[in-house]
Amino acid sequence: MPRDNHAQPRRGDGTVIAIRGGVVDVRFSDPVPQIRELLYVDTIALEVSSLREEGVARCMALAPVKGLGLGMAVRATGAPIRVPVGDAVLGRMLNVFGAPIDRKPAPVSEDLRSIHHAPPLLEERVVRSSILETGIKAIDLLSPLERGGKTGLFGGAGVGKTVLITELINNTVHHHKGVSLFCGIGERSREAEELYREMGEAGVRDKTVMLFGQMNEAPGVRFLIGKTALTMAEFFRDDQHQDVLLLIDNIFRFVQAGAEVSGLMGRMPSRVGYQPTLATELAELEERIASTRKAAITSVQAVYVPADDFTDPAAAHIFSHLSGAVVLSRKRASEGLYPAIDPLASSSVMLTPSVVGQRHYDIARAVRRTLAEYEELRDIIAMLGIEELSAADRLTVARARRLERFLTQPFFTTGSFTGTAGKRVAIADTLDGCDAILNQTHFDRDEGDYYMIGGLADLEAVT
Ligand SMILES: Nc1ncnc2c1ncn2[C@@H]1O[C@H](COP(=O)(O)OP(=O)(O)OP(=O)(O)O)[C@@H](O)[C@H]1O
Repeated sequence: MPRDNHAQPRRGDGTVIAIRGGVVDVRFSDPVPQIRELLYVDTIALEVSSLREEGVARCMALAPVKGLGLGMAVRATGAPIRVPVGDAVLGRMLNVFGAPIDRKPAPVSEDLRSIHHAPPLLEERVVRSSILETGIKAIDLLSPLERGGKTGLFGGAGVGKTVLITELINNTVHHHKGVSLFCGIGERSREAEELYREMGEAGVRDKTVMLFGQMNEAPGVRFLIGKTALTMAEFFRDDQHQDVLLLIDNIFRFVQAGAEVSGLMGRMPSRVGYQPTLATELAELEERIASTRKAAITSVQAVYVPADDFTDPAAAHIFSHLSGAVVLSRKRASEGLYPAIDPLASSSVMLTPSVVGQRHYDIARAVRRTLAEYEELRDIIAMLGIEELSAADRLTVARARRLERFLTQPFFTTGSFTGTAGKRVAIADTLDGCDAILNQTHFDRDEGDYYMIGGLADLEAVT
């Protein structure tokens, strides 16, 4: 649409009357647009968030508002944002409108779907009790991913969330029978570019869709990109009956974008400055990530934890939607124990004998108990030295330190900068390895030998 600042609005069209960052007020003569209707000022898209007095619509800008001026004409489209779905979007890198950001032609789909959709009805939902094996020892052992469930990867800045989610893509997309969807929310664009390249190199791009609303984009875009991803995922689930693996990096940025928009809308902030609508906004998105009789959506979501404070309202609310939590610890990262998974804080509803089997359950419990006992002994060791411990306690420490090291793992995605080739470990090998350590088999080996290996068979390769 050509820029014409002096255009007279048509009947039903509006005029910009206020601009506050990413929030724009538009006055309409009759008829007033609907909530969530898509509007345009020149080429800048706006979405109606609320209707105010005297035909004023308060809108969220979906592009930088530079170039926007008071009095500019606003065109109502009569519809919400609608995006292409289905095979046309596979192998593509798209934005919140389903438009290409991979320099290829726009995906052509006869089916355009509104990004706003209600979650499936309760009677349509199903809960499956099967595991999605990741080949990552610490996750498969202590926090197994639920197929058709939601798992969070929690961690403060720079503890390895993105690395872990990329490794999960590397390890699961190949083995996943359905479609994979990656949704980047509010993270660095460089990571998006790397991921796109890696997907191509791994040969999995043709059954993957990548959606990005990154750091440099308007808060409205970061707020809505998750809904665009869900719309595409729902089509694969409901219309094509395909299982979907949905990876989100980073769901906290969705909450943060909501807070930015809420502030600009003039709403009073709630606890810790978050939007008063935090719980509703998050539920609107999370409740759509559901498995139905038709097919499952399995989702893994990275969750940034501000200032490593797990009581932060955003982290706590996100946690309440999940069936599993993989918690990354700064202490472990600082000790080089990557992936820096905290074995005591990580959990999953799948870790029950009826799902994982009695042996797995018993080994996981024994590993946790040993590591918990070691945690308690740490202070005594720091103050008095290990010599002051009883023989039994010293054995616990020896087991725990070997387990800690055995649960580290070289990743495929970090191979280029760590110089160690990645390893995917079957859960049977992880269980055998932990079992052997708990039973003090191979205890003649130095604890350092267990560091960054795959299964115990790799011990032989360590000289
Ligand atoms: N498994 C790993 N093996 C080796 N190094 C790792 C591993 N995981 C993370 N690191 C190191 O930690 C750094 C930060 O990781 P990453 O970018 O994944 O953190 P993040 O939690 O996503 O951070 P942010 O919150 O800033 O996005 C990496 O660049 C790498 O140096």
